[in-house]
Amino acid sequence: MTTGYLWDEIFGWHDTGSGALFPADPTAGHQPLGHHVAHPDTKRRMHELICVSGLIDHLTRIQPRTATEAELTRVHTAEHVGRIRRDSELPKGGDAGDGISPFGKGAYRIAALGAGSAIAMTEAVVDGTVDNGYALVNPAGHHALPETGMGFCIFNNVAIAARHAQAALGIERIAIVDWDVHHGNGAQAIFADDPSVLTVSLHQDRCFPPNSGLVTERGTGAGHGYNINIPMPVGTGDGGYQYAAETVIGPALEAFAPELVLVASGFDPNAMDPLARQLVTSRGFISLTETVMAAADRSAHGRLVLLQEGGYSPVYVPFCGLATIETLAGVHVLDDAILPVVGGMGGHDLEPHQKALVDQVAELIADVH
Ligand SMILES: O=C(CCC1CCCC1)NO
Ligand SMILES: [Zn+2]
Repeated sequence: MTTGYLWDEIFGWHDTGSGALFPADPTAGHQPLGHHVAHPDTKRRMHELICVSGLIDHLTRIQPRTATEAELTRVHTAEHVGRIRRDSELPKGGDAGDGISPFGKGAYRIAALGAGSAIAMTEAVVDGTVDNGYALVNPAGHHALPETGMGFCIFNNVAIAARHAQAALGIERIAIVDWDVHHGNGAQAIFADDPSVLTVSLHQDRCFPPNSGLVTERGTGAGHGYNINIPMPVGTGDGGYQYAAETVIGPALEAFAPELVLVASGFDPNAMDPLARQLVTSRGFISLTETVMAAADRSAHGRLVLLQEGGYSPVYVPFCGLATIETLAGVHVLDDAILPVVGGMGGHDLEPHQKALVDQVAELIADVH
């Protein structure tokens, strides 16, 4: 198994400002903090663990590249792309669009490199340079809509990769699986009326965006039935995530038979994450990865691309990322050193209310062809 890997040091230079979660504002009580929750150090630490553990020696390095404006505007409006480009030239940068997603001067170059890197990894997988791959890009993208960024996202990397695969790589049917703990609202909206792209989001029920990601959101028009939301109850651990993977994600992808599987890979379901309340450990991410690998093997010649989204625990995201990429590559180099702490906590058994939610969603798979 050859697994591609992509990281660029400039992803570690994405400036998320001096606020903790919101920009510092004494009048509102927002105190400055050395590290914004989305500070790139968490992703840099993941990259460094991949290197120091030796996993990097089992991976094929794929070169990043910058997305062209034409590639960005397959998904985004020219106005949004233009505004990000302009505000990125300001001395203090600007905001992606929702007032809580600050970026520094030069952010356009970083975000366009992230989107272009999603394309580069997808090209490497589709042309057979590698069997599957992981692009550790920053900033995240899965909340971004055609006309605006939001939730720390500027450009929707996974949607841009999907549209590129369709427009330039001869791929028609694509499944996007989003296991970031926050709803994958961006891909859901972008592909809402498009039955050629199945979007599946596994997330904490109504965590972010507010009241988004409900089971009833199924897609529109010709795309009805090709959006599946799995809003897991707060406090779900490995058992609930594994059941969701086996009962919904695997069967939905089997029914859809994609030619390419893209994953919005957020590690913020992790048991130590500050921006959600799930209990997932590296075991849960291994189970999810095995599920999408099996799906890709069944219908996509193994073609599978994972793109980094959220994840805010500098302690645990690196180990969850390591375990995920080990699984992609079929190797094991280092045990999860945090698992002895988080793996023994209560909450990892499948609970009846979690099973009921997943079983309810599983009935929707009948609409997927
Ligand atoms: O990880 C994220 C960012 C979520 C935060 C954005 C504002 C509050 C929660 N999205 O996947
Ligand atoms: Zn997230």
